[in-house]
Amino acid sequence: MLNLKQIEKTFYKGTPDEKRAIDNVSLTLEEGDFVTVIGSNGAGKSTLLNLIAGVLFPDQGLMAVDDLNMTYLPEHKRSKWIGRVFQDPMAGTAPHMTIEENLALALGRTKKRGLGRGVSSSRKKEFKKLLQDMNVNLHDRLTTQVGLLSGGERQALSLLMATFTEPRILLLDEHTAALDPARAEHITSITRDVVDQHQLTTLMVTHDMEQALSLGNRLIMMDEGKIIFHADAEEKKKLTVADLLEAFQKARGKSLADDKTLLQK
Ligand SMILES: Nc1ncnc2c1ncn2[C@@H]1O[C@H](COP(=O)(O)OP(=O)(O)OP(=O)(O)O)[C@@H](O)[C@H]1O
Repeated sequence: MLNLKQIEKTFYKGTPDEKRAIDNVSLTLEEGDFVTVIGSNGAGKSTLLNLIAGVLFPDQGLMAVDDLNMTYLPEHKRSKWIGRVFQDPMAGTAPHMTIEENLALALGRTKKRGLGRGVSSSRKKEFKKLLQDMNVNLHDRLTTQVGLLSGGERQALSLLMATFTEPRILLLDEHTAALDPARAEHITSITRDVVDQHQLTTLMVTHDMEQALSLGNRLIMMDEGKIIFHADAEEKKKLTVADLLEAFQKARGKSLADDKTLLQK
């Protein structure tokens, strides 16, 4: 359903700063796949998500969803198929608007015409129920400005906004990394629930190897713009952090032991 074929992306081409961020990457996600993506700093993980979201276009290669070629489709035109949650709790929501207005906007993105800020009473009920189901204590705060919420609450809301419209692809870009461990754990558990509930096809970047192992059915490891390791569903069930470190060492001839970011919890 998501098809990336021989994708290449180089920044500052032809200059001394030239950087090949994505180097001949091919990846296929089947319906309902949940792929976790790990890799060292600068490996190309965020660039990969940006290419899928249409924030960036590749120099070469093809990106398709359901056989629809989206390689050069602008971000706003593919946003109805793609939900995304960022690392920064401030990103992805409108801070000066209320919770219900933000949810109405998210809904509007998937319709041909936006719904605007107005929220009908039946819509309010629907939003309240969705928030109640998430168990984040936001259901009685529909008219609270989003800028007043804590980081964890905003990430929960962002996750809801990115998923309740059932996008074809969900992109999670280190969405728990800026939270304290308890909140990160809570958002991880909500993530598992919403992805299961809607059977979403998901790609999640994380620096937390335990999280990469505990979520999803497949795992890829990137380094220097390439996918250097891939575990399918059966392999992933048996994987340990030690296996991942060994796989990196084997593929790259160097150790990940110095990469504090990748080893952080
Ligand atoms: N917009 C850009 N302009 C120029 N160079 C970029 C841009 N975005 C990314 N890069 C470079 O491309 C390479 C890959 O970056 P990317 O952010 O995709 O890595 P990453 O795996 O997400 O890293 P991290 O884990 O540190 O966030 C890096 O060398 C980065 O400096």
